[in-house]
This record gives sequence, structure tokens and C-alpha cells, in this order.
Amino acid sequence: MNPSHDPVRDELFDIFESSFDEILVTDAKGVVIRVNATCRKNYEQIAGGLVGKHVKDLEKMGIFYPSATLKVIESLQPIELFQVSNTGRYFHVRTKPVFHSDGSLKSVISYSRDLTELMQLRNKIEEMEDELATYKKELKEPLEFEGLISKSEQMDKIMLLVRKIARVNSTVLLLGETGVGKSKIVRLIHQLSNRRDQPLNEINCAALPEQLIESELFGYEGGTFTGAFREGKKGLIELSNHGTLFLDEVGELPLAAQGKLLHVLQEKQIRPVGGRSPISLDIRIIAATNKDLKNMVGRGSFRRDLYYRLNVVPIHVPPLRERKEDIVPLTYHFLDYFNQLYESNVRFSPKVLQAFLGFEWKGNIRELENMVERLVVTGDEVVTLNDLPTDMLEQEITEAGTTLPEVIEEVERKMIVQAYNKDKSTYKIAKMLGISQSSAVRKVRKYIEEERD
Ligand SMILES: Nc1ncnc2c1ncn2[C@@H]1O[C@H](COP(=O)(O)OP(=O)(O)OP(=O)(O)O)[C@@H](O)[C@H]1O
Repeated sequence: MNPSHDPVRDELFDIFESSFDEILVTDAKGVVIRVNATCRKNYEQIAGGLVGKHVKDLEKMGIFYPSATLKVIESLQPIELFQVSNTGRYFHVRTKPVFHSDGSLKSVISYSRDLTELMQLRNKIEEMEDELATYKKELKEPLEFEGLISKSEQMDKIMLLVRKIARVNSTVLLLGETGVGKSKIVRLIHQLSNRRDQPLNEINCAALPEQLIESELFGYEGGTFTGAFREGKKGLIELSNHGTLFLDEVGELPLAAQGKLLHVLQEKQIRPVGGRSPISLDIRIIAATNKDLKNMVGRGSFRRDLYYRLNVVPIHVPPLRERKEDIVPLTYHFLDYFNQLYESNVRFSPKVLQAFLGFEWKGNIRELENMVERLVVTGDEVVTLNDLPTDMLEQEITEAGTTLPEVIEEVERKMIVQAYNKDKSTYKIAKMLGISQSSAVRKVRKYIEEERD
């Protein structure tokens, strides 16, 4: 179009031409009468010229589909739709009818905005959200059964065994270090068994003095003690009839009590308190220990016959460091729990989770649980490596350091973190560590700020 010597017309034309949106105008029949530069740029070559063509033909050629103009001509209403071009681009199209003063249709104007990049980004985000959901599912949806998390192969096997033995009455012996979850498994076995509506009674053989263990287990007659206990008391064995009796730390059971227990297990009956006639026992025994019972048998501190009576179905629960796949799911499990309990929203940086994988966890799951609680209560919103207790990081150094430079770097990081926790000033840190301030600035950036990011 040549300059018209009408400045307003020229200006409107410039606006029309320079629009980033495609503008396409047709007459009342749908024949293109005007297109702007963006439209020409996108289609002219493919369509071999747009002006003079009917939108139906352009639709057939796949230049755009569906044609919004045709719909407007039909309905005489403005419409809005999404279109795909034959080059695979997405458009958001808004099309309006323009009327003569007598109400008849004069022309149809379409404005199309290219949303291809936006759609690609949206698809990418959706893909990433799907991926994230899958990872989260993997991490957060390990088998959780009655609050018991298991992701590792070892725990899978144990869970399988637990389901099997829950159905029968065999005596079970749980073996494993402290805090590996033996008691939790006992509760699960009871819960899954048909004794679940009967009592599960627990006695910790390490927590009570010898005489009390016996009276707890076997009860005592009235008159044995004075005062409040004068009446006599039923023992846990009698109270557990038809249910489950859990003997925790069974390795600590005194020899005399071991003998009495064996007798009860062999006879399958107990003489109830009060001298009444013996009652037959229908009781499931589950015992647990972190001691090497076999070794104790060899040394004579545990009765061999009782050991065999208890060791019908042994379950070895491995320490956490030998089933690292459980560490992250357990961490998330406890993190969710304590965040809810303390109404907080603490998260762990990936490096913290990484470090957790390297720790020894001598106290196993109990130690991990306590650590997560401590970090939720004391930490900021995002817990970083610097929030972990120094003794844990020391452990990490020995674990992480396979080469000298790695060990040196870990030591350096630890010293910087410690100094930084004492004083945030790089001047003071430089003085504390006997390095230049510029070196302190560099190292703080490396070990504190980058880790925080
Ligand atoms: N698989 C698990 N999923 C979730 N929590 C667990 C799991 N295993 C253990 N825990 C939790 O860890 C803590 C320690 O577990 P538990 O008391 O069962 O260990 P234990 O082996 O019986 O220890 P100890 O030998 O010292 O008695 C408990 O708070 C328990 O709820």
C-alpha cells in the first residue's frame, strides 16, 4: 500500500502491519481481502499468496484448521478457538464479524496469536511434572504397610515372610541391631494375624530386675508381697492367652526365668495365680534380641533348649546401612510426620539426603528418626549440609574420602563451615584459619553459599 497522504490512515496501516499477531480480513463470503506482514511472513510462501483466496481453500490446503472465519460467517457471532497450522504451529484465534450500517455482514477479521513456544513450554512442564510425579512415587511410595516403610529387597523379603507367618502360630525370633525395627515388625505380625483382636503384651527383659521379670511373666500369689500388691497378680503369659506375647531383648532373660519359660512353653499350660487348676495356653510367642543368641548358648548364658524353642522362624533384620534404598523413603516418611506434628514445612537439600546415604546409622532407624525430628525442630525451611551435626559430617569425611584431594576438600569444607558458624565475617574467618581474606571469601562462597543454592 502506498502512502495515502492521510496521516491517520498511514498510522493505522502501520499499526496493522507491525502487529505481532497475524491479522487476516475477509469479505462477507470468506475471500481474503487483506493480510498483515506477520500473516504474509507465515503463509505467503506456502499458500502462494493469500489475498483473493477463499478461506475454505486455505483450510483444505491445511494452512489453518479449523477456519474461524467460516464459523463467524455462519453464526455472525465473534468466536475464539485454537488452530493448528500445517507447519504444526498452535494459534489462539479470535475472529469478529464487522457489519454494514444496514446490519449485513461486511467483513470478518481474524487475529491469531502464535502460542507454539508457549505450548511447547507447557508440554515440557507437563512432561517434567509427570517425571517428577514418577520419581516422587518411587521415593514416596515404597511399600507402606501399617506405618512400616520398606523399599529395599531385603525388607521386601521380610515383609513377604511376615505375611506368611502371620497366618500361623509359629514362634518367631527377630534378630538385628538396635533400632532396626524389630518391635515394629512384631506389631505388624500381630496385626496381620487372626489374634489381632486379642492382646499383644510386651515385656522388655532388659528393663526389669530379675525378680520383677518373673512376677511380670508368671504373676504371683496373693500374700507374696505386702501393700498394694497383696492381692496377687496375673502374669503376662496368662494375660496373653489367645493373643501374642512379645519378649523383647530376650537375651537378657535371667537363667532362672529362662527355665520357667521353657517349662511353660513345653507344657503349653500355666497354673494361674490364686492356685486354681492349670489352664491350657493358646499363645503366640515372638521374641527379639540384638544379642548373638547362638554365641550366648555357646557361652552358657542362654539355654540351648529355649533357644531352639524360640528359633522356629528366625527373621534377621539387616542394619540400615546394608539397605540404603530404605534411607530416603524413611527420611521422607519421618519428615512428613514431624512437619505435620510441629506444623512446619522443612525440606532437606539433595546434599543432605546424599549425606544420609553415606552415614553409618549405628542407631539405625531410631537414630534416623531422631535426626529428622531434630532437624525439623531446629532447622530453617531448607536444611543444608551445614545444619547437620559435626560428628555426622566427620563420619561422612571418612566415608567420602577415597582419594587424598577428596579428603582434603572435605576437611577444608568442615573447617570453613565450623568457622562460619562461629562468625560470618570473612575477615574473622580468615584470621581464625590463618588464610587470606580473599581466600576466605572464595571458600565461603564455595562451601556455604553454593551449597545453600
Ligand atoms: N520400616 C519402618 N518404617 C517406619 N518406621 C520404622 C521402621 N522400622 C522402625 N521404625 C521406627 O524406628 C524406631 C525403632 O524401631 P523399633 O523400636 O521397632 O526397633 P528395634 O529393632 O525393636 O529396636 P531395639 O532393639 O532397640 O528394641 C521406632 O520409632 C519405629 O517406629
